[in-house]
Amino acid sequence: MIEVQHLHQTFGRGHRATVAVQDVSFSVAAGEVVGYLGPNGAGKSTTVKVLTGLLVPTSGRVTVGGVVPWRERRRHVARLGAVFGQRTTLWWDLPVRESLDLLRHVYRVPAGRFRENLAEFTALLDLGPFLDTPARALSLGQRMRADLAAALLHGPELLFLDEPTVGLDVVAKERIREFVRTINAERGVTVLLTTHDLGDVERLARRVMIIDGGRLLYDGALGELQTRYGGERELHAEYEHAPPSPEVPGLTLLSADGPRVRYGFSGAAALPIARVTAHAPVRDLTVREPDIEATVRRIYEGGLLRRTVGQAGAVPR
Ligand SMILES: Nc1ncnc2c1ncn2[C@@H]1O[C@H](COP(=O)(O)OP(=O)(O)OP(=O)(O)O)[C@@H](O)[C@H]1O
Repeated sequence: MIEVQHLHQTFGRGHRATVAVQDVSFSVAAGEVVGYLGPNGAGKSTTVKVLTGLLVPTSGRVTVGGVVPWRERRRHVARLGAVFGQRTTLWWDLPVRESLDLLRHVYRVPAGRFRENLAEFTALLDLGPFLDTPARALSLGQRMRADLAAALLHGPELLFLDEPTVGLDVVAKERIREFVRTINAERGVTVLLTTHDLGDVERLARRVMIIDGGRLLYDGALGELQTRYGGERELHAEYEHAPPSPEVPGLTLLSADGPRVRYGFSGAAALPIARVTAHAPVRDLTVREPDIEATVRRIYEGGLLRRTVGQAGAVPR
């Protein structure tokens, strides 16, 4: 669906030039949901602008469904939808229904298909209560739902989602994620998701790409990222009584508060559990997984992946 080879994007010239994207290559198959992550200024929006045809890259080969986005914009935009959490495609003063109807004309969606799609999205996104409300009067969650419907009315194969849940409460976030899962599963829509919200990624994407300083640092399974770069797993023990020494050979002592002791370990939990239970009588044990948020923070802050750039096999596929 998406093929990107050696994409470079430089803004400006001479010593004031900014290299926004350097030698980025990846491909995305039809029907995939891929999370595209990176700290501010990493090059995510620039990549998306090239993919949507808004920006002609400095160099590199890019095709989306066999089309070069900036060469055949008309044909290209008919096949894609985009939702930007920070702004709306709806007309501010028009009732949602009228905005959607205008978009129907922009995209030349046949009336029958429009009605079908509108009915389906109204049900899935519960648009009914605010179809006659102008965009300016919608809550953020309602506006996002209306924007999702607007982006998908013409039946695109590819959806760009940029911060689709930013600023929403937990329930509203879940509703958006559920909808994205449904249109991916039922309509086979390919989704490229740029976000700072790792909850979105965890719930929606099995594959992540991480970009920083314009370079693609990681492209692979989310689980693999966790195994390779995640912190240690934790074993939380509550002993019957505070042990004379909380130290257990082979485990990292993280904290000890009387009978409650936290250990770090990697790999399977069976041996650490056996060691702790042999150490002193135990009342309770729980295993905690390192969270993805902490892993990604460590990657951004510590340049964990940078060290591997340029080595063969550094970017797992
Ligand atoms: N039109 C432009 N002119 C000059 N520099 C630009 C332009 N657009 C982006 N840049 C620069 O390119 C780099 C990458 O920016 P980009 O917007 O792609 O990052 P991002 O990963 O999307 O960040 P954010 O998460 O903040 O949206 C930044 O250094 C940015 O300042």
